[in-house]
Amino acid sequence: MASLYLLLLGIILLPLLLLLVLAFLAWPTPVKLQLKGRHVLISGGSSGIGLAMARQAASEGAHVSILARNPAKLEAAREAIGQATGSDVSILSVDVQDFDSVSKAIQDAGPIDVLVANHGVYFSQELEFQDLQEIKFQVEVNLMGTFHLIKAALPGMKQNAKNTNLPASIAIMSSQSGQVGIYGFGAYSATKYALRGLAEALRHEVVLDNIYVSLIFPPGTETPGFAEEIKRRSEVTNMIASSGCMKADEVAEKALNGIKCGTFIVPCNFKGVMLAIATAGLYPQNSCVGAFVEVIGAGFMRFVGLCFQWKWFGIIEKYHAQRNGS
Ligand SMILES: NC(=O)C1=CN([C@@H]2O[C@H](COP(=O)(O)OP(=O)(O)OC[C@H]3O[C@@H](n4cnc5c(N)ncnc54)[C@H](OP(=O)(O)O)[C@@H]3O)[C@@H](O)[C@H]2O)C=CC1
Ligand SMILES: CCCCCCCCCCCCCCCC(=O)[C@@H](N)CO
Repeated sequence: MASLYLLLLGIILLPLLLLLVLAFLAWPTPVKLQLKGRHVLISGGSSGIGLAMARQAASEGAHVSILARNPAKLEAAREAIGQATGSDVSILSVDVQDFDSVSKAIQDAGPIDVLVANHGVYFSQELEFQDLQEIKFQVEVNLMGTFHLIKAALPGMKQNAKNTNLPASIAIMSSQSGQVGIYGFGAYSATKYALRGLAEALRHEVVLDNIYVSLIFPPGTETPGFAEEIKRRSEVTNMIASSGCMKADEVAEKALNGIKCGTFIVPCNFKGVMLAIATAGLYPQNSCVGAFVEVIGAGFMRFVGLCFQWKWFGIIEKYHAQRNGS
């Protein structure tokens, strides 16, 4: 009987103790960052996820600037957001590959509270067949473009956070392709994995400036860019990556919620939560409950991850056999 009590005590006490330790380790604690009246600048804000974020931020009373290349698409987005929210967004027609233009546009846009580096390009193809040009283009836009934006905005954001004494945020749009590499996404995945390293290091560098960093990991999402990308997908890529598509508005809502809480890792659906646990590594974590789930779930999610890999290798094998058979 006594040992039963001891066992029960252990089952209840040990997790509580762990939670207590994690409450101490999870730092800095979640923040409340309100968008109302703040300046939110979103790259790639003229289409898809960026456009949905721009619309939602505007409807929460933020002053929104959207940055992208095509002026006609920017103008159309401005019109659409104006009609939906009554808010007048500023538009910046810039290619993120060109640092000088990015820098100038950011200067002109004025102090930024929330920077969302969301722009991105993606083309799936086996590495063996993908043009070097297309590989470089994805690196230049997704990775270098993000460096350009952050480099251009950071000094002003630091100063602004100091002046306003309000929390600020830099959000970076990764992808589930930045958590697991799959068939056909070699180049794209590399750019999205790279953003993780950047975000983790940046988190250290701005933590004392009251600037939060969020890294967002959407699954396949219904957007104009996605509609183009799937046309070119190989069958294998399609079978592995077709894990439930989200709507741009749903992803935007998850992303903005993450930003408003200062969450570092922002998954967008259930598989995303599993991926976040499986790949938690040394991510900073500001929620003790989140940390608890990661510590407890790590081993099990490793197992689930291996099950997925087993399934994926099976798909590749089957496809290979079919191709060689026909
Ligand atoms: N849709 C999906 O399935 C997923 C998307 N993501 C990521 O989310 C982000 C947005 O994707 P999504 O909404 O689908 O994309 P879209 O293709 O619908 O929109 C991309 C946006 O980025 C802008 N953009 C592209 N290249 C540049 C450039 N060189 N300089 C400035 N702006 C640029 C585009 O405008 P313009 O062409 O006028 O420059 C457009 O506003 C990307 O980073 C993507 O990798 C992540 C996971 C899944
Ligand atoms: C441990 C549990 C594991 C759970 C497995 C989850 C399955 C992951 C599938 C990855 C799909 C990646 C889609 C990205 C699409 C994208 O980024 C677009 N831009 C391109 O289409």
